[in-house]
Amino acid sequence: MTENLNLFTSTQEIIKEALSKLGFNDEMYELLKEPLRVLTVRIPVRMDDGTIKVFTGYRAQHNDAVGPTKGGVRFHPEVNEDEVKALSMWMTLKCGIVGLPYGGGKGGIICDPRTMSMGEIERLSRGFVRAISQIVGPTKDIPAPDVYTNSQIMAWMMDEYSRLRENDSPGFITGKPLVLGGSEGREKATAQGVTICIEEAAKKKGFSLQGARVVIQGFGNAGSFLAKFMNDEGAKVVGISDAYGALYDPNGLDIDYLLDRRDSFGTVTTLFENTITNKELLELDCDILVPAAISNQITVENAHNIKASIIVEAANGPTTAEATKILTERGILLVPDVLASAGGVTVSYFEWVQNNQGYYWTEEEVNEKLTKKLVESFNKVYETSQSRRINMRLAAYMVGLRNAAEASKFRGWV
Ligand SMILES: NC(=O)C1=CN([C@@H]2O[C@H](COP(=O)(O)OP(=O)(O)OC[C@H]3O[C@@H](n4cnc5c(N)ncnc54)[C@H](O)[C@@H]3O)[C@@H](O)[C@H]2O)C=CC1
Ligand SMILES: O=C(O)CCC(=O)C(=O)O
Repeated sequence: MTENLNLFTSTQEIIKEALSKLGFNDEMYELLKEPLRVLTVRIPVRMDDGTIKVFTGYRAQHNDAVGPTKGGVRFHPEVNEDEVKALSMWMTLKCGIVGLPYGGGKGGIICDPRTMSMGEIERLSRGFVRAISQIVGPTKDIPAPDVYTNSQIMAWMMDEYSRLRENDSPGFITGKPLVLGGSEGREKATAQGVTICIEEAAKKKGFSLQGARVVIQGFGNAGSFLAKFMNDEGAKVVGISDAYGALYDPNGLDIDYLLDRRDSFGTVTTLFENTITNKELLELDCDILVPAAISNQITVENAHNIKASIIVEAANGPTTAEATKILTERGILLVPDVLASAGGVTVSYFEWVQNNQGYYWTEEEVNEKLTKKLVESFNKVYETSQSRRINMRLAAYMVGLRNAAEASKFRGWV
């Protein structure tokens, strides 16, 4: 049997199993097995050389029974419709696990911003907002950053939306710069949530983070802040990577230096001659492995060779279903993406709340609220996994689907 690398169909299988374990009928599965809405858009952009390039983008809205849909926008050459659909379904799960009043949404544009000028990226970002403007808004669907998008892109998108609607609309998008209504702590939030999950997982495994060896794949928003947090906690970050390669030092890498030298796309390894591959990185000897880059990185090909005793998924979809089984059988504690990476959307929710009330919290307040939500969520998923004797991914799906399913039922949709 060949392994299923399609993120959308493999997600459907777990949704089916989770709903059945929760006692919902097939009609509920029919409703939740794919997004309610997927818009495909073509965005013409004038490039700096005067030519017009037409980009393809998507916005998927999985389920809006609980509230408006919420989720990031990805700019990446490998974006495709199935991936965006799966990503929107995972957003429903994340919001359900943490208990946010949202359903899941996600967007993506097939492009490579690393090869584009700032002007081209700005025109593309504004064009995307114009193309999707009918289905998004502060009470409909609220975008945010994801791979290769950042606070500057959120600012352009917010400005475009505000101009279209002819009113200032900070609540249209989250992950904005602070001066435009961004929240303290949003930039670090995903890594902060991953750190909380690592702390909780280490407690369950009975080891201290002091001196623990950590390997992180990806050195962007999620991976780089995580490296810093791990360093600050006294752990030893022995491996990091980006799209071009990986760095390894069994004595611990100089994280402050790497943070100082990385570029805005999370690239740093190109400055070094002695690199290893991403494939080698994942199999390094370590205690904690954090995939924080792209999907389908841990598969049947390498699951048997992973040395870590804890894997915490900062990335969306880094481990296949087959690999999840192998890792669980090997006794590795795998904290799934829909739980581990929920810190980002949690602080995005705080940002939206602050925009709605027009009153802003301190970083300490944000961190305190985030920690409370993530610790509770981790333990809820862990206890479900223990009491039901199922892996943490299936347990997370059970916890995460309940709100969307119950809200759909109360609304009389199923
Ligand atoms: N930024 C956020 O708030 C959240 C991000 N995530 C997930 O975390 C992961 C990373 O996202 P960000 O750090 O925001 O993105 P980013 O754009 O800031 O950084 C991406 C990192 O991944 C690396 N990368 C890209 N392609 C790669 C490849 N083929 N092989 C190895 N590395 C590669 C890049 O070089 C860069 O270091 C993604 O899966 C994203 O969906 C999840 C929740 C929230
Ligand atoms: O901050 C948000 O609203 C969504 C972040 C996101 O796209 C994700 O968690 O994958």
